[in-house]
Amino acid sequence: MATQIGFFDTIQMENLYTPSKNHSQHQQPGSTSKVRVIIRVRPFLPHEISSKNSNPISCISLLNSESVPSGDEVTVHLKDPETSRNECYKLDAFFGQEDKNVSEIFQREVSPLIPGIFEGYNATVFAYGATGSGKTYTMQGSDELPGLMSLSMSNILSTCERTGSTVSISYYEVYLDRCYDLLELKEQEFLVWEDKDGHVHLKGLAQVEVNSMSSFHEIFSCALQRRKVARTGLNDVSSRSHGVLVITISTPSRDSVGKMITGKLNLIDLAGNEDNRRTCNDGIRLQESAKINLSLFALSNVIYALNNGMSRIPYRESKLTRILQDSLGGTNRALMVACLNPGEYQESVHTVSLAARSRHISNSVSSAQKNTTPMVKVDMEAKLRAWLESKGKTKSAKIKSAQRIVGLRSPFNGRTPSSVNSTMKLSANLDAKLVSSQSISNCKQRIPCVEGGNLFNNGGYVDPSMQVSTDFQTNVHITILDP
Ligand SMILES: Nc1ncnc2c1ncn2[C@@H]1O[C@H](COP(=O)(O)OP(=O)(O)OP(=O)(O)O)[C@@H](O)[C@H]1O
Repeated sequence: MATQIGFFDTIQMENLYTPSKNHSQHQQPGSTSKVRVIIRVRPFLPHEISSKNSNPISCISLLNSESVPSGDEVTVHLKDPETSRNECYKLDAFFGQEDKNVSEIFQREVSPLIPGIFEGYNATVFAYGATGSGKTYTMQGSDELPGLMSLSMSNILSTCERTGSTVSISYYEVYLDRCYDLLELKEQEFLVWEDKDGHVHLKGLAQVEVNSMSSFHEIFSCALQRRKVARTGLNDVSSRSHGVLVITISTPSRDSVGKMITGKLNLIDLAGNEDNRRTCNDGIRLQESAKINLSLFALSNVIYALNNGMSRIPYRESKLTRILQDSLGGTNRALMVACLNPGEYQESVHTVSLAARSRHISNSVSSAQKNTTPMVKVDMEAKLRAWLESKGKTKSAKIKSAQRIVGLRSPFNGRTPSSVNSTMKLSANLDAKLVSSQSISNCKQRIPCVEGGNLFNNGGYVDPSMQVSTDFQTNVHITILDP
């Protein structure tokens, strides 16, 4: 039986797990950055207004709002209108119900993170809160009101025009504590692993180059359809998974000709805490809910451990804490958007108390300055030739296939010499055989497809180095025969 590995996948894997040695070699002296925590309160929804006789009372308000100089911390007051219990918490910023769209949150909170990504810093923005509190609305948004994901992408693309950077995206979900690539047409799980320096890598996650907002929307809206959502007792369209959009930017280094600096922005729409007495979940919905709650419990344990200076931080308790490892107590800048439903006192206390504890977490931010050398065409050809010769074969057909791969302008970024090496090693170790994907029946599964188009189409641009311009469609694969 043959196992198939797409050429793009092998390249991609290496790109995402940057060798730790390189990372530390290029690391700049770090500076400390606290996790920034902001509150967003959504408005009452029509059915909530009618159930309260058109007079719902918000349990959330801002104390001394007039006297708060912008940039300073704010005090959020939570009061239960029924029992008059109340609590106060200090946080970094507050966006109330009257803030109808997220563009102000973007301008004030997210856009300041973006220049750093172009300098090789990583950042994470994640929405946290109970089910139905507005996380997806804030992160994903809609066609009419774009969320932080689209606004970030648009800002990044316009900056790229000035800096000559390239942008690519990955999009995945953590469902039932397993990670699935949402750019893949068919459900495909990938692995999360940690290197010896504690950096987390996502093995085999697809990455697609994006050069315009229209291509972003095309790719993203198609991937969104694969994300698991379902109706529950508390939300008609409830996320059943944590969704993560990774925007990777590669910028030519100003200091070193031919080198690239890579930075990443992670935008995370977490699934919400669920009280199953109120959601009335059963069957698979209940299983999903149990996993969501467990992963968020693991997140609170990590935050507790970091706040209390514990020597062991339980990142390994769940996939969610694994992928947030670099953002909580790691090397990323981090922004938490704590989302609240103004009619739910108890769940708001739960969210805000965790949010308030999170803002004491310090990250040692450093620019990874991953100076990746652009692909060297001749290297790969030479290596393949050497390998074939070492096997006593110089089949010209194989060389030609390899040339086609080398000439291919991959939609995935960052083909470094090491990734090339790795691909070749993989091929050599497993006695790889190069074939055209036309002979592979399920090759299309490997291409993140959009209706009526190929995601890898880069707007008609043809790299002069391409040997065969139709290689986007040809999509050469490596087939590895099981021993
Ligand atoms: N700022 C807002 N203005 C108007 N409507 C909002 C706002 N935020 C959220 N909503 C509405 O509230 C409902 C719940 O929002 P959303 O689905 O974003 O919640 P969620 O926190 O992502 O929930 P879950 O965790 O279940 O996925 C949706 O109908 C959404 O349209």
